[in-house]
Amino acid sequence: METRFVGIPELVETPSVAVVVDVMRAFTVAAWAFAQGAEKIVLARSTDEALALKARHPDRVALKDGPPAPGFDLVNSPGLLRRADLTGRTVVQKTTAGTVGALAVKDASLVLCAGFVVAEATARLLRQRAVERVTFVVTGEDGRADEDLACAQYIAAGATGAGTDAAGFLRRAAASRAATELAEGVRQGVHPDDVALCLEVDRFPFAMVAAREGSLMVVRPWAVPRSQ
Ligand SMILES: O=C(O)[C@H](CS(=O)(=O)O)OP(=O)(O)O
Ligand SMILES: [Mg+2]
Repeated sequence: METRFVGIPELVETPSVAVVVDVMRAFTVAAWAFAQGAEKIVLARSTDEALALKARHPDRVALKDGPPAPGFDLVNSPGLLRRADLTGRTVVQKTTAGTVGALAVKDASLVLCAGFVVAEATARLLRQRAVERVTFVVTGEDGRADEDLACAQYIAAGATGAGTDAAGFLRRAAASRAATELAEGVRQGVHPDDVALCLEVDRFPFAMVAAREGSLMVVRPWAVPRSQ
């Protein structure tokens, strides 16, 4: 399997298969939303679009990063979201990096959204599909966010069969700028457990597939059987 690691600004052409990585915190939050029963997540291009989607469908759960904001139901925090009952709900998510990265590869034939919490399921799906070439989109800091790069490299090692210990990758993520800023209260809409929750390897058994549904980009959980 050929792998490459790019930031969002480097996405000049549509890859065939993309794994969009946002450890802190968009896709850790997405995984928790599914664990809490959400049916699907609509990725919004802007806060205005998120609010418009919510206005059109008031039963949807609107979520954005940053501090709590009028019109939004939740913030982009796994610690704050993990006790919400989202059974059967549609979540609308808008964040700074993760959702932007997934929308940037919306025309790829396969788009997986990932973080450490779904690392092995994501790698397994790539193996099962016998994917030849994967573009890992390192969403944070224009491709330099080490929590996202470390996670992407860990998933790549799993996908290529060169299984490896997660410890070193997790150490890098724990020392990243995002982790430090979340821990020090520089970022807003944060629960004290957020960093630890973002560093839970394989907390969930599913991968997350994003695909176009009409004019929207929609993420759904994807069971990846172990036996195949
Ligand atoms: O919510 C997050 O962690 C970030 C936004 S910020 O860096 O905290 O301002 O968004 P994400 O797209 O999840 O990286
Ligand atoms: Mg991030």
